Amino acid sequence: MIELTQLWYRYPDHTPALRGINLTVAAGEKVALLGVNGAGKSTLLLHLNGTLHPERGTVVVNGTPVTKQTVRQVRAMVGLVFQNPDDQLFSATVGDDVAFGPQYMGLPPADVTQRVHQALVAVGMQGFEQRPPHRLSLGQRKRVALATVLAMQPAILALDEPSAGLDPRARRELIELLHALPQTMIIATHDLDLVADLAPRAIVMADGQIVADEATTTLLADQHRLYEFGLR
Ligand SMILES: Nc1ncnc2c1ncn2[C@@H]1O[C@H](COP(=O)(O)OP(=O)(O)OP(=O)(O)O)[C@@H](O)[C@H]1O
Repeated sequence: MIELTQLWYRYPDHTPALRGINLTVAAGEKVALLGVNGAGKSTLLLHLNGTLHPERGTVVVNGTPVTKQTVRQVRAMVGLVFQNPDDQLFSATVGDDVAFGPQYMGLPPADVTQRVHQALVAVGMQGFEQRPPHRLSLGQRKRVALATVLAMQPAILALDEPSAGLDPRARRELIELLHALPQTMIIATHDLDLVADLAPRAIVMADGQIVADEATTTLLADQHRLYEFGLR
């Protein structure tokens, strides 16, 4: 479902962020992406939906190479949820924000309405259609941000720090919600409890490289390596 081959990326200011990433994720897998601040997790996620394009190497999602020409197609397959929901929500109402993706896909209005309803039900935010997103709590805004992506019915979800800033109950609800979703998931996070609950496979990045890729239970049982990777 996701295939990254020899992926290299430097930001325009020449900061190296990805250095030879090779990664394959099968359909239906839920994979955690771990690593200290600046390891390259967000940069990797931004390559999955064509927000960034590699300097060298290839990104293939669901059989489609991610290029400037395929971005529209790729965006319908890969739902990227940013760490900060305020980077994702920009409309006057929750309903308009969730409708944006299906409209961008060119769906007829009746289908858009149905997608909006289904996505808001999935995240437990039905009835909030007319509310301004900026007046919602952080946990609610995070749910709506996820709904904006679910409304496109993507095969892949790329989630950046989905539990950051949530209270314990909102966090628990989010984990249950993500558990129930069938999508292939890649989740960048510092939340090892979420990883233990949700992702059977853990990938650790450091300095733009993958330094571990193994069963989450194996990694979390190894205090020495957790410490070495800066994951306490
Ligand atoms: N827009 C940018 N311009 C220049 N350098 C950037 C930019 N965004 C990120 N970087 C740099 O790229 C490297 C990888 O950053 P990235 O945000 O991918 O790490 P991360 O693992 O997601 O970190 P965090 O856990 O803090 O979110 C870091 O050195 C970072 O400073």
